[in-house]
Amino acid sequence: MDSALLLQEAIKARANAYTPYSHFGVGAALLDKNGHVHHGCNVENAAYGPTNCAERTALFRAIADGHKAGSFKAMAVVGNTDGPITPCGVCRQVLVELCDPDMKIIMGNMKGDMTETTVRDLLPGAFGPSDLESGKSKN
Ligand SMILES: O=c1ccn([C@H]2C[C@H](O)[C@@H](CO)O2)c(=O)[nH]1
Ligand SMILES: [Zn+2]
Repeated sequence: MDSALLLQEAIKARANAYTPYSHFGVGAALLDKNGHVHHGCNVENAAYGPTNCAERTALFRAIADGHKAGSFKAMAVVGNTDGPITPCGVCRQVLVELCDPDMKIIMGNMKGDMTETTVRDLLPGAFGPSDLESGKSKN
């Protein structure tokens, strides 16, 4: 599936965004190794903090459905931004945890702008699962 098509899936996912506070809907589409797409949208909360971004919704949904960390092929994200949307810091950390560093991230907006990066480039120098493993042996 090409990037433009996955971005179209993210636009479909955005239609379900629950955003009574920000009114800023975001959609994500996560491509798995079998070519299936997992949709995510942001889900807000009156207490604000529990809000879940579109990216994490898609990832957690796929993991909960039995798909394995590191097995995903690409994620597209879309919001109604001036330029392509960019994932927040919390989502970047979760992407590092659950996705291959080389996994493609496609970012777009509702005007048709689109750009691509990788999980590695979204969070250079990230603290990840391997850091925790190496720390165990030192205590
Ligand atoms: O990449 C992003 C950026 C923001 N949001 C959500 C969080 C919140 O619901 C709203 C405003 O920040 O947009 C996402 O889902 N993904
Ligand atoms: Zn986020």
